Amino acid sequence: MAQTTVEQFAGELKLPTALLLEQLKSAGVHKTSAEDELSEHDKAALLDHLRKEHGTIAPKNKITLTRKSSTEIKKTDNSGKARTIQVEVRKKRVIEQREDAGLPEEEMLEEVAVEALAEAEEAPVELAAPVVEAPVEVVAEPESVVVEAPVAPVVEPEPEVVAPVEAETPAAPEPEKVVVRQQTISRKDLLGAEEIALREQEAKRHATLLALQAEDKRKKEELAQRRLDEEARKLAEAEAAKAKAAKLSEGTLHKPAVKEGAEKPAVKDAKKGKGNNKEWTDAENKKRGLKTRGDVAGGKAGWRAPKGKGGKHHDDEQQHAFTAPTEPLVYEVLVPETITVADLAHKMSVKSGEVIKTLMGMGMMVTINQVLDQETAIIIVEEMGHKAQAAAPNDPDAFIEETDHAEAVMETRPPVVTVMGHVDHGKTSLLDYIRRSRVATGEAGGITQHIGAYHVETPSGMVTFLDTPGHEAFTAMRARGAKATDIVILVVSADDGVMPQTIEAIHHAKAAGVPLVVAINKIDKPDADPERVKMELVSQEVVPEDFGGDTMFRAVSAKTGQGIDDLLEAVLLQAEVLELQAPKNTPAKGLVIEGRLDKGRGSVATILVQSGTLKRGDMILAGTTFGKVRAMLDETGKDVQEAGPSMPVEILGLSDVPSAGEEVIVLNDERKAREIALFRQGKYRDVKLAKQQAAKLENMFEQMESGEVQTLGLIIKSDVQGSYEALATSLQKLSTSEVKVNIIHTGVGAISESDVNLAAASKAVLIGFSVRADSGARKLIDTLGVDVRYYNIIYEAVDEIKAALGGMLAPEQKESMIGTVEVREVFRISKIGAIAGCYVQDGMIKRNSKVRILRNNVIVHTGELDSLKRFKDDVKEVKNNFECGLSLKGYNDIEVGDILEVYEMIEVARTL
Ligand SMILES: Nc1nc2c(ncn2[C@@H]2O[C@H](COP(=O)(O)OP(=O)(O)OP(=O)(O)O)[C@@H](O)[C@H]2O)c(=O)[nH]1
Repeated sequence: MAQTTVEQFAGELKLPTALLLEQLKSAGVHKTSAEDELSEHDKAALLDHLRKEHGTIAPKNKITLTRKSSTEIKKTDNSGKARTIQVEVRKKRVIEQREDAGLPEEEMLEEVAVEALAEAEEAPVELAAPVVEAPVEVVAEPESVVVEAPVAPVVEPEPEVVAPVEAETPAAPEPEKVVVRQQTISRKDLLGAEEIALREQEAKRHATLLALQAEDKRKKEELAQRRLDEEARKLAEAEAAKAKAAKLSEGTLHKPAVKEGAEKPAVKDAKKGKGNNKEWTDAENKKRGLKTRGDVAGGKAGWRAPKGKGGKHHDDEQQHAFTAPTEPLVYEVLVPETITVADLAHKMSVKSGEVIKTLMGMGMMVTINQVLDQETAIIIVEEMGHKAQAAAPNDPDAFIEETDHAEAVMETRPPVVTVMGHVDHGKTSLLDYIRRSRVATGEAGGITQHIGAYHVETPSGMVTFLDTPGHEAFTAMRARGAKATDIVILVVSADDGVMPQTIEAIHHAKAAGVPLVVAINKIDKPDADPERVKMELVSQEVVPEDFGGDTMFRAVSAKTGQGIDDLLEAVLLQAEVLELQAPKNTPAKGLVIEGRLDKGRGSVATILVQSGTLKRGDMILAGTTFGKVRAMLDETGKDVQEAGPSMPVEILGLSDVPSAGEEVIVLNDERKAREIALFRQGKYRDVKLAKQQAAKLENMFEQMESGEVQTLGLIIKSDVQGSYEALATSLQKLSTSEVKVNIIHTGVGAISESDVNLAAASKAVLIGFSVRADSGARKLIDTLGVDVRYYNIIYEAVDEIKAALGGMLAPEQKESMIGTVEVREVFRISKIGAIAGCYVQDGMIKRNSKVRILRNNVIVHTGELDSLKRFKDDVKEVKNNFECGLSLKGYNDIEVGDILEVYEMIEVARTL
């Protein structure tokens, strides 16, 4: 720079040269003449001096003041690193004093807000427009990324004033870094200034500047935050659009950032008890922003960068949370012995075509109505991913689901009554009297036919009577698993009193859990003694109400009809106590009371409807028979269209004669009914065998262990009363905490059919002490498979029962029937012998089975198989409905039509 002379400088300053010389002199710059040259150093020294003088000497009308301040800003860069940036703000102020003014007229300040830092990509920062008189230099250190922030320059009316100032500013170190030189100076000339006022002013400005800087910093952060928020919001919106009902789980990284106005942080703040401190919130947000960022991209995009990465993941999460379950439903399918393709498909909730397809895949071409066997059906069910369960062979519920009506309305139903009592005590007379007096009154000749059951109307309601008096029939039905009776009327002759069959009847009723109503009959007889009868019954634990018991006693005469209404009243009262109910609006279920073959009408069955309503035209399944109800008659032979609960009716139309005690169900599908009936016929033997297992003493321990049995029922028959009493007492003492010995019935004499039935019905073991079963009972024992044991010495009986209860019975070999085989052809081959071409009717035959040959139900041979073949191949076993060829060891007299009973020897607990 060219040096100026004192005179020139004075000219520039518009000061008299002499004054300038004087000032220079006082500033220590020795200049004597106007021609002396002034160096920059001299000028600076003059300025310094003037500054120091502070008005004490105010030779000059223009003073330039400089000051600098530095602040630190902590900022995060794009890479996420926190950096500390030193910001130094240098300010200059030039104060001019007009020559004609001794005092400063006015001071105009203009300040330039300093934008210390701006991220490279950032738009020009908004700046406040602080007042500053002089240019302000901002140096950012150590970070050198400083960008010039354009500031609209204010009109500068007196550029000449600026010039010297500019001339003086070189003193400020020219930043080697990028320097923002923001110049906006507007001015009005000031005329001098009082130094103190200036300082105050300066202090104020400094404070203002600091405030501005803080404000800027805050704004900047706010802006950055706003941006983050905005982006987060956009992302959240995009995600929300994808999964509408999405509810973002709280506190996840994907939680949308707070919107402007920051409701959520406010809540958060409130929760944390920090109030709505914006700064704090911002800091929090910033922190969170940093955390979520993860800097995987390392660039500007930051946490947004891996576009789709996080987002996708997030989407996935949402999909998991809100899409419908795609897991296929697995049904547990109860597969009956036979089932059609359509029904099987229905049970699995798939289209029939699916089942057909699966079957085709397994090499079976079937139609929709094709009946599949259980084994195939189970394979199909498993193949299609469901669980199959073989239905119990005789479980009607497995076949008939449509009868389970959810909307079934329970209604009170009339009681079903059985009359029991000792021989000749007047059971038939009582039933006849009731029927005569109540049924079909007005009809010529009264009852026209006997149908096994009838119902009577009384002023208090309807009562249904089973017209097969005696406990034998009652128990026989029970032995078949049927429970028809609600109430038992025990008829005791007033002149005869309690007799053995009276006691039996009591035992049978008690074993069945059916309440008694006692009818003391023949009270018309002169030697009738009802009180004695009462006393005798009390000793049998049948206690009348007037003795504090719960059994109703009524004195009646079946001959005169005396007390009969009272008896019916008592029965209805007892029924009320029992709260008998059944649905009426469902397909009927009931019991066969009796069946017979009528010459002209075919199979005729008396059916007791137990629930629902039986209608004419219904397809019914009754045990092993089935058919459509062609005609329905009541006890008077009158046609009826329908019968509700507790109504007995006679029906025509069954394919065969059903047995008493068989269950009747309405099945509105003839094919299904036929299949089940046929199936049951085939399985009858198995069912029977299964039943036989129930009451065996040798099974006792296992049943106890499996929790099936807690009581051992015993029926004891003996030669004399003393023996059974002694035996009963000893056996009862065997009761333990796990099993109770329950003597169901004791009696003198041979074991009768009634005893066998009671044993079967009560799952009891029969003991014959010095007695044997009569012929009828023997047959029934075989049929029902009741366990009968004979003893002659009491301790033997006690020891054995004790051993049975402890599972100590020694094992023994016993037959177990596994199938029946019919001989259809016999080939006699010399050297080899007889080869039978057979058909397995039932169960199966095994190579190592034992066989018993029955010819016209008489055993003609018992032995073993020699060979078993299917076509030409030796096989281990052949199942039912298959043909086979077999030969017997040492037996060649086999004939066409022979039945082979196939059995195995199994080891069971010892029996007698
Ligand atoms: N005096 C009188 N005799 C009666 C009364 N009830 C029944 N009898 C008679 O007692 C006898 C036997 O009557 P039934 O009705 O056959 O007796 P039951 O109990 O059915 O006899 P079984 O069928 O053999 O078991 C008959 O001669 C009846 O006339 C009655 O209330 N008073």
